[in-house]
Amino acid sequence: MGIFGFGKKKEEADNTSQEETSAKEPGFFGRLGMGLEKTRRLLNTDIRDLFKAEGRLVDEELLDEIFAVLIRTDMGAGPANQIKDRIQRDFRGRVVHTEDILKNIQDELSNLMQQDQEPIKMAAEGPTVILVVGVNGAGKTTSIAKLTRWFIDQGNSVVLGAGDTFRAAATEQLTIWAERLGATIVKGEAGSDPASVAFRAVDEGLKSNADVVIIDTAGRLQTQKNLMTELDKMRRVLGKKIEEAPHEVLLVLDATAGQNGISQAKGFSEAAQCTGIVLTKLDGTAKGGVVVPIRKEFQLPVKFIGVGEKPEDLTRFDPQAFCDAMFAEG
Ligand SMILES: Nc1nc2c(ncn2[C@@H]2O[C@H](COP(=O)(O)OP(=O)(O)OP(=O)(O)O)[C@@H](O)[C@H]2O)c(=O)[nH]1
Repeated sequence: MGIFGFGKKKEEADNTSQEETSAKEPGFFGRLGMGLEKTRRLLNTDIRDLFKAEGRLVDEELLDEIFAVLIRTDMGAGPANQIKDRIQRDFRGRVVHTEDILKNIQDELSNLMQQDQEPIKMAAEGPTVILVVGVNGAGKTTSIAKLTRWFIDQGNSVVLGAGDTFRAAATEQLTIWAERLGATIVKGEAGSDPASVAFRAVDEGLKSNADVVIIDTAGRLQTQKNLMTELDKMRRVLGKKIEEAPHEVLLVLDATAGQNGISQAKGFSEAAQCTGIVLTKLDGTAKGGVVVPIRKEFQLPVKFIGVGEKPEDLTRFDPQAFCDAMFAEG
């Protein structure tokens, strides 16, 4: 069962508290902690290194050094300045210990990451249809495997639509995951119309009374007009089968792609009418602070984060848990 009841029918989700569900999701904090190891090392170790056992005077020099560490997490100059200003306001001219500063940074960072805790929008009845989009190599197929595992773990049945008919390997990869994870898969011939795969996947979802239908799409750029038209067609076809479908359009973003990756995906996200973000590969980078500019640029909730290559390496994004993991000791 997921925290905040993600992935459950709405009325059930509303009745589930965070404490109740976190306790039932084994290894959640452990996985998150391990996944954020690189960012954690940068923040904890590098900031601790600025201090001596007896503490350090908070002066301009220390503030600049802290700013330099924060910037390396890719949070952007604005947020790093905001954190620096708060340290200055609270501690300037005093001798402080590392823990005081770390606590201060953590509080401000968690403020910067706050967002509405929007769960996956589940259909009131019938299957919930999720379209997964993104640029090439962002981790769409892997994220679909992870989402499948996540939904199945919560007792939902899943149908997958192998809508990336452009890349045969994507269908093969998804087929292997479907078999391993216990999901049904609907696929098409290589090069066939992805909209027809989407249509058949929802049809299968309806016939088999599935809880969730997740549809893969080929990686694309906003500039690739025909691929964007193809995405529109997929949406239209889904809407014909189930009026509100797709209930979610998740944009998969690679956390290691940096600011460039963000601007590349931005226009795309608008064109595809995305409803939320899955941020992948956070384990591969010390730039976990990138969540802050991503939230700001896309104006979309980060719904899930990927912290590894295995199907279990996905957690829902919770700003407080994320910040706790970023600063956990050990
Ligand atoms: N370390 C790590 N690797 C990941 C994560 N998510 C995906 N990957 C890896 O990223 C690579 C690309 O992932 P895919 O899922 O194939 O990406 P895709 O977006 O489907 O790719 P295209 O179909 O080419 O557009 C693979 O080697 C994945 O194992 C993650 O959270 N952490």
